[in-house]
Amino acid sequence: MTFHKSLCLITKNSLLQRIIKENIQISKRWYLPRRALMYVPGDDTRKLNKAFKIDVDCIVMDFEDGVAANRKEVARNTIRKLLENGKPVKPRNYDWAIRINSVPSGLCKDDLEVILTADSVPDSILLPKVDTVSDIQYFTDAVNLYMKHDKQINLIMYIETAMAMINLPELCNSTINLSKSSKFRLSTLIFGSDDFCANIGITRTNESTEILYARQKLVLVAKAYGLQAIDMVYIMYKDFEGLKKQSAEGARMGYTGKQVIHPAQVPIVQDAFMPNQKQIEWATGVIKAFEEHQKSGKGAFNYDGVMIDMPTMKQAQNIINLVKSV
Ligand SMILES: CC(=O)SCCNC(=O)CCNC(=O)[C@H](O)C(C)(C)COP(=O)(O)OP(=O)(O)OC[C@H]1O[C@@H](n2cnc3c(N)ncnc32)[C@H](O)[C@@H]1OP(=O)(O)O
Ligand SMILES: CC(=O)C(=O)O
Ligand SMILES: [Mg+2]
Repeated sequence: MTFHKSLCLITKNSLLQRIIKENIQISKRWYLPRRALMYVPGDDTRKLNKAFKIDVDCIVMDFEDGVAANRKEVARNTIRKLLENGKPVKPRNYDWAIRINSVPSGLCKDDLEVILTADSVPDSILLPKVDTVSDIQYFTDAVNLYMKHDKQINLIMYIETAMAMINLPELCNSTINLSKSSKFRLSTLIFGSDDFCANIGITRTNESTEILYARQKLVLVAKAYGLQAIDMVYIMYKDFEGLKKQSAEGARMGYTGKQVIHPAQVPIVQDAFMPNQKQIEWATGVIKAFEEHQKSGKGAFNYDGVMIDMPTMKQAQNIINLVKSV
């Protein structure tokens, strides 16, 4: 039986439909796929044109660290023109996003004015170097001041300092509360590992064990708040084996995607964050077997020598949700 036929059989079943519906409601926010989130310097028209020809889940037009200090105004003008023309159409939907400058940079408010007063606004705004709740309050006030469109924007928040890592649950809580009186909603956390290392004086290694605690904490808190978690950039952009290894590691840790800086990184990363055929077949089989065992009154059962019960069935469902979302 093909994968799609077996998926249809699964979703026709009523008990499973209920479980799937609950699981989808919980995880809907995670599954606007952002497997690869690709940065494009906002002042570089050649790269911007190229970006829209690439099959990538999320394009981030950058105002921040990919743009030199003396080119910030060029980036603002370039992106403003793009916004006036509306979201470029691509063969499939994607996240049209902008990374603004941080609150402490003093550029954040003017960036938001340029973006939010344009004829069309992006799907997502990425706010870097969030440290404290007052940064989010500042962002909320600026959005409330400038945003006239009847659209909800996704907020993607960077965690890239020691202070942010310590404040993380409080930051998520306060941001979700502040968003209730504004036109944004917190959808995602990003691990800004390069700034994080600079901030706390870490010396990097290929194994990345020196940032393991922070990397795991971010994904843990993100999932506790029902958010997507985007893993760190792999800056050795010509080393594809290393990228593949680090992407698979992030996916195993529960990250939903990874930042990329070069088009050649995109397919490797998108593959790593997409379940493979073996995982899809496993998930399909588990869900089917789970349903059969539920009918015969068994909550836990043996499947290929492994004990399956509700948590594993939910993991199987996560796989199916992801496949259906892309
Ligand atoms: C820690 C952080 O904050 S990460 C985020 C900030 N950093 C960035 O945004 C960096 C983004 N990436 C880049 O600027 C570049 O990829 C670099 C500087 C790393 C390498 O640039 P190049 O030497 O030009 O790469 P290369 O020659 O291999 O590029 C091949 C093609 O891909 C294009 N390209 C490269 N990177 C990108 C990109 N990010 N987006 C779109 N197109 C790109 C190039 O323009 C080139 O196209 P062309 O042949 O039509 O001119
Ligand atoms: C991506 C980014 O901003 C960082 O690693 O610092
Ligand atoms: Mg950074």
